[in-house]
Amino acid sequence: VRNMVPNKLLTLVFVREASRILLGMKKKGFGAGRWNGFGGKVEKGETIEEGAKRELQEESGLVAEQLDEVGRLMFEFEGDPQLLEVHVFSTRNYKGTPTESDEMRPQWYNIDSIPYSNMWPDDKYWVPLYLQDKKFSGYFKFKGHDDIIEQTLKEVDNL
Ligand SMILES: Nc1nc(SCCc2ccccc2)c2[nH]cnc2n1
Repeated sequence: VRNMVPNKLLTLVFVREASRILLGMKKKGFGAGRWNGFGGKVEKGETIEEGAKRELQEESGLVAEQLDEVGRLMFEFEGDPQLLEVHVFSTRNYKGTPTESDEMRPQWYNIDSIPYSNMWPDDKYWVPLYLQDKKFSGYFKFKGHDDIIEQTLKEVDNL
């Protein structure tokens, strides 16, 4: 199909405790200046989950003992044929203490005061589902990096 390129596989990991969530301030590159989970590209020869675990450790210093897949998000940016396919994971079972990296500055947030105004604009739609332990699947089409021009989001029983 015209201009079809394979989706770019990305990961996103949230570290969760009873009443707080670990976010990272992205210091450079894609999404710089926004709080987000930890993640990035899946490399050749690793599974998506292995990639998620690797990025978490590289960006936060934490080693996830168990990762659970909680969501799948597709992002399209108007004018760019490359779709981002983001696999979202959660861990409540990890080792280490959050450590700043050259990519990310980690900070704990109470789940009642998540800084949505300083996150990607789609997050305010699906992070609440994650916090209710729901699994979700969504699609968001952007114009630039700030405006959502199309979106779909549903809870799913299985990913
Ligand atoms: N929360 C969120 N995250 C992303 S990209 C996440 C994956 C990623 C990509 C590159 C470096 C690190 C992490 C988004 N894109 C559009 N809306 C979005 N929302």
